[in-house]
Amino acid sequence: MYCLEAGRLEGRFAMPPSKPMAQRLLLASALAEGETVVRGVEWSDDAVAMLRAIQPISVLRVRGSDVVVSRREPDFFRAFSVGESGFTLRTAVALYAGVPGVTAVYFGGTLRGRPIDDLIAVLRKLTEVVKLPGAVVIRGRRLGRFRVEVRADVSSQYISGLMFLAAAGEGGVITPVGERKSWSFVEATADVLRLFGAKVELGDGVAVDGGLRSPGEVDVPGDFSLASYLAVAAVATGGEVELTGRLTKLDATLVDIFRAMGADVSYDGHVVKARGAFTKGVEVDLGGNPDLVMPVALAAAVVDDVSTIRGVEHLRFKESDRIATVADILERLGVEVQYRDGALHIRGPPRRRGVEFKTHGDHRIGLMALAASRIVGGCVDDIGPVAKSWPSAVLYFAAGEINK
Ligand SMILES: O=C(O)C1=C[C@@H](OP(=O)(O)O)[C@@H](O)[C@H](O)C1
Ligand SMILES: C=C(OP(=O)(O)O)C(=O)O
Repeated sequence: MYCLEAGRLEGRFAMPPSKPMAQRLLLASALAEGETVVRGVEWSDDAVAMLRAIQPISVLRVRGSDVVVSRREPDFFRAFSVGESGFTLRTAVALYAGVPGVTAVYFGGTLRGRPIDDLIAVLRKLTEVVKLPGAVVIRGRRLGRFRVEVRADVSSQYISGLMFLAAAGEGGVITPVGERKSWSFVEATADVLRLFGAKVELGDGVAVDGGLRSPGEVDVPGDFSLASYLAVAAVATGGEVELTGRLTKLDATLVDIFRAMGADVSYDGHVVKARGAFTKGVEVDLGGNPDLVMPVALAAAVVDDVSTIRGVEHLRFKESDRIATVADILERLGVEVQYRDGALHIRGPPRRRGVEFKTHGDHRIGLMALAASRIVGGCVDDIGPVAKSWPSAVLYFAAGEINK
């Protein structure tokens, strides 16, 4: 058990680098002509997973938190593990379908129970793919321009993976089928591919034409989906934090949501400042970015009002079934929570102190539990999963003291 006393959280902290943007920038760099310097990568398990995935097609040089990436003639046989990174698994499996040779992509832990079959079924129309327990083996071949349909209501990473496959080859058109979940991540993929010179159109279909070229040096922006747990803990404990870093489009909406909940939150292009108090419930649809559900749910938990977070159906496909595990954290706090019709209905405030929380093997649930522990006093059973996205988080939560 890792225990924290309740108390004001204050200080100035650097946001961790954006995990989704770091992964996309590294992958695009490995496919691009010319050398790219990706600046400011945190050595999270998922960032390292992406480095392992691109190693067979690129030369990598590491200088502190910067990675210098250049494309090379691909190895014919490649085998690597993506650990528990869903994005790396789905993009690597798709991408290597278009690289002549044979690839074994191993995966483990919580990723063993997460969906991949719909993507494999689509790739089997293009080449041979075998799913083994704990690995996917792909025979890659040079593909012409392709046209496929893929489910959009399970994981947007199927679409992102196929977009990288198209960009690395002769292009392609991907038609999303069903409700478009986590769509902001498809837009993030489009933005990164465009930065590397691809043509991407997001309409009824997703049309990608590649020929990627390095933009030179790129800075990884900040990750407010992660750093926001510090903001929630600060606001909920009467403290104040400054979180330095550039927001991505993915997370910017969180500033508006916290404001709508009464908190005093500002962003000037460099720093997010958060203080005041959460005073009002909120009604919001987070189907476009499910990673924001956990910080919003925790903010909602401290308010004596009803909040409704819609569009959360696909949270059950994450590192844990997050519909159940978010509810578990809230119930342990003594907060009322119900899941109905794809929405979480939450009514605070917490009625318990000195709570024991469970991480359920999930980094974002671990972060939610750390922040909740800081708010009401409590213990977290396992902080190991936090290293998936933000290993240094635990130092930040240990105390404002580290910052003095
Ligand atoms: O593309 C990405 O980088 C991600 C997409 C989302 O997953 P789904 O598209 O599977 O919902 C998100 O939850 C995940 O943390 C990162
Ligand atoms: C679901 C996540 O990532 P991935 O799908 O890449 O494992 C996450 O970071 O919460």
